[in-house]
Amino acid sequence: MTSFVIKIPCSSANIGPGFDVIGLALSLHLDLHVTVEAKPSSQLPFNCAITYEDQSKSVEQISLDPEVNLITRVALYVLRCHDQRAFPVETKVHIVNPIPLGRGLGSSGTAVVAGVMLGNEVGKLGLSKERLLDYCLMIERHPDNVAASLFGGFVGTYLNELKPEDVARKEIPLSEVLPAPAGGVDTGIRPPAPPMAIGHYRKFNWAPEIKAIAIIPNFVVPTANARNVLPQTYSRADVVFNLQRAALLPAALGSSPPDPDMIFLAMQDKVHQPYRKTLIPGLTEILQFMTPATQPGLLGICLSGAGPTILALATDRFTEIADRIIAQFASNDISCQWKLLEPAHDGATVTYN
Ligand SMILES: Nc1ncnc2c1ncn2[C@@H]1O[C@H](COP(=O)(O)OP(=O)(O)OP(=O)(O)O)[C@@H](O)[C@H]1O
Ligand SMILES: N[C@@H](CCO)C(=O)O
Repeated sequence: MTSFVIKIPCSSANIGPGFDVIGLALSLHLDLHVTVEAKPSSQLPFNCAITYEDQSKSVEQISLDPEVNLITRVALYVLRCHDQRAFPVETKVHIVNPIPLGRGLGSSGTAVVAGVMLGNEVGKLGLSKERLLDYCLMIERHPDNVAASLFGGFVGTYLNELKPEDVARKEIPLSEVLPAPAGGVDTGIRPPAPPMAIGHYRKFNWAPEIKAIAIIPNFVVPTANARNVLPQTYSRADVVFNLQRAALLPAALGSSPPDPDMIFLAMQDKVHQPYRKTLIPGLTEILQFMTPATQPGLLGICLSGAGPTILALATDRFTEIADRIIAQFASNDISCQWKLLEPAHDGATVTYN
């Protein structure tokens, strides 16, 4: 028997102006406890049994069918790109998930990273993390969450300009990458492998004094909905506004001691947050009602990923800051939980028992 644990941090994308570019891995981890037994004890679909421990108090039921569950479906995609049609006999995957689903803490990106790591490990494929990022990007096509969860820390990401034939492969519909479940039947179709080097990342410094407060409202905003409210085109003024701040952000968050006014300014955004206010009651007020001048300890506030979670960066007075944001949500009859998190510098790890 082989057994190992895959650990993947959640992430907060954008950090204000870095829409689809900047990501921060955070200290809330999805764990997969995996065992592979050489002898089958029973006939399992695709040789895989899933158990799921929900520590996130999410209402959504996560499927335990390996053809449907996002993590094992992604693992099967990676395996099938390498002519392995199923998991090795007999794979047991126990998922422990404290990451709230659909709240802006990168739960889907974390699950996709978990899937590629799982496929790589059980298939003994020996793929590098750089290559695993290509597989992630065939599924979650913005790199900010998946690169943060895979590599850890505070990252800037970008997609390469691909050759025309590779662009066509990268833009293959998701339904061909992750085909609809076929009711336990192996269709034998080999899925499209990703082009090489679709995306890249660069780690930035993070000042050790800076902690992340995640204020998590009790409702879901699916990322797809939050992307559908964004415009197709932007004014030059709004693009320049974001470029100016995104260029400052890594230096501002990497400098010790942190400069609160510089960080607050560098976390402003005109590309996604203003449009997402239609999905998150009170968002405009929450992003503006306190500043480092009116709240000691505060450095900056932004929407975490596609929301509805709010990310406040701070050096101290964490409870006070969280309580003030929670009170703002409460004025719109929205209740929240909150967590004090730190950057997760290690990214996704595998530990053999
Ligand atoms: N551990 C998991 N196992 C299986 N499916 C998951 C898991 N985590 C997330 N998902 C799927 O991903 C969906 C949430 O993805 P979505 O992109 O909408 O939000 P998010 O990733 O939490 O937020 P954001 O992308 O804004 O940070 C869930 O509804 C669920 O279907
Ligand atoms: N950059 C993505 C992150 C989603 O988690 C967005 O804001 O839509």
